[in-house]
Amino acid sequence: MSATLLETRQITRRFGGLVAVDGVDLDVAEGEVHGLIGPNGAGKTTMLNLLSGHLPSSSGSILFADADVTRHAAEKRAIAGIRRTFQNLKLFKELPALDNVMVGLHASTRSEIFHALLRTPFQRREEREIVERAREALDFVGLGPFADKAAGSLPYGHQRLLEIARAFVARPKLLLLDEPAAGLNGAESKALVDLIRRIRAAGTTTVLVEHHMDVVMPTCDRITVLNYGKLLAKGTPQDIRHNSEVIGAYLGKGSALKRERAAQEGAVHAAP
Ligand SMILES: Nc1ncnc2c1ncn2[C@@H]1O[C@H](COP(=O)(O)OP(=O)(O)OP(=O)(O)O)[C@@H](O)[C@H]1O
Repeated sequence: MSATLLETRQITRRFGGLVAVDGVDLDVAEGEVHGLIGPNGAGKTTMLNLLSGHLPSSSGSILFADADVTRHAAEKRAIAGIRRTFQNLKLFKELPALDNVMVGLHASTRSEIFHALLRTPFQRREEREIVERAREALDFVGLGPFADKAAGSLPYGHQRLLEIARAFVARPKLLLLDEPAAGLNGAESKALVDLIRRIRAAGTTTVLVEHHMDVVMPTCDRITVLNYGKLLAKGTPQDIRHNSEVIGAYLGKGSALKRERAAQEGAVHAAP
């Protein structure tokens, strides 16, 4: 069995009287793709924000690579190897795609930026390496030919891939993807499945928040289900697919899981 890379213990986040994440124990094994699913408002994005350090927790703890990172700021967690994408894309729309990816590699401290401005030979070599690595990341997500295009001029699906390239370029230990399939068409979703598998093969562990079961089910090794901020279930895609509590929590809302089941039934009926 793989080692645990990320662990939350009774992690909780309150917004006034609302408990958005309520005492959740999450375990993510090194090397896996771990799905985080649940109905709208279940607390998935809040959970990602807690993991990345974009929100402080109200109580509970977060262990990453055996270190307690509960009180660490997002920048410190990024340096430790936790990178993320955002549900609402946070690209520099006027800048070329390549520059957007380079941002994922540039140091964030003032002193390092100061040294970069001096442009010593070492700095120039480092800059060439940054460009090279950014190009590799663009190629990896299939956006190599668009390196010089302004991010905002790319089709929406490409912008989603660009956001992943920026998070992945530093080869993080843990990649947090917040609804990467939102707004993608069928072909783009299939390409995303392939990309997530290749990210896994490259050795990066992923936590995937997603409503699209056609992306979650074929990519995830294990899934954690949240409902009203609480842990509802955890298990393999097979376990989750047949868990009556999960089906119940989704079916009432005409949810992704229901659509997926309908599609599967359609496929079964259509089979010769
Ligand atoms: N900054 C905030 N201030 C107040 N309430 C918030 C804040 N962020 C989230 N919430 C509330 O916390 C709950 C969980 O929200 P969250 O966005 O984490 O859910 P989600 O599972 O990601 O939903 P969705 O699938 O719709 O993105 C919701 O009731 C939401 O309104």
